Amino acid sequence: MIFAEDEDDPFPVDDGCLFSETFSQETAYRLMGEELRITQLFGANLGVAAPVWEAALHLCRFLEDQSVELRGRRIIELGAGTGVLGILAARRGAEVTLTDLPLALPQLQANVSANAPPDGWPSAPPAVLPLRWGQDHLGFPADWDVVLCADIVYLPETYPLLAETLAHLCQNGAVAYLSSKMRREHQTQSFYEEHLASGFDVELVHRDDKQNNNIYRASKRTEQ
Ligand SMILES: C[S@@+](CC[C@H](N)C(=O)[O-])C[C@H]1O[C@@H](n2cnc3c(N)ncnc32)[C@H](O)[C@@H]1O
Repeated sequence: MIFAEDEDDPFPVDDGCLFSETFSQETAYRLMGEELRITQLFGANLGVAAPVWEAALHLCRFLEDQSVELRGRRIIELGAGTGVLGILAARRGAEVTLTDLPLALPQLQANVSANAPPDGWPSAPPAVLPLRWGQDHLGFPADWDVVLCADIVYLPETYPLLAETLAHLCQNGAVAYLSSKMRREHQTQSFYEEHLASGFDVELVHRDDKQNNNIYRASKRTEQ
């Protein structure tokens, strides 16, 4: 397996399986005053969908620090992986749709079920649906309030597809928050500066130098 150049970030350059044995690990997170228990299923061919990536935790903390309003908002998350970010938003009162590749959905659904509050979800239980960038987005509404993305900018061949999906989802004024480890070997910067910037106003709103993680806020430019 080939690893990225940053030793803190054991990200496989090929999108293969991260672990040779199958095991699950439950981790407790306390975020925005909510206690979440997230299971990561390693070695079950989930590849990079299995772990909770740091970028997701950075975005959880950013939304809290900036007091971004979640209650009552219609939120969709792309490439949700374990679902930690979107599940947190749903626990804070958002109406959330979690999406990923079909293979990642059982883990996602299991984490949703495991994190149902005893008194029920404040808005509704998060929906879990397949959404492959550039392929499935036309089956989704275009009137979201917020689109969340954590560590999904790492496959250069998907950048035009991801930009196309975001353009559809954000066409009625949604704000997208995208948190990314800025990997040189994956040309992550080029997604923001070229693919996204061609149709969106993109602003860098947070940077963590130590972990080389950027958070961007993006809104689709309205056509003149
Ligand atoms: C590095 S993981 C990040 C997971 C999660 N957002 C996090 O930060 O913990 C990338 C995610 O993107 C998903 N993904 C990769 N290619 C995709 C595609 N073409 N369409 C939809 N999702 C995709 C993977 O299944 C995986 O869940």
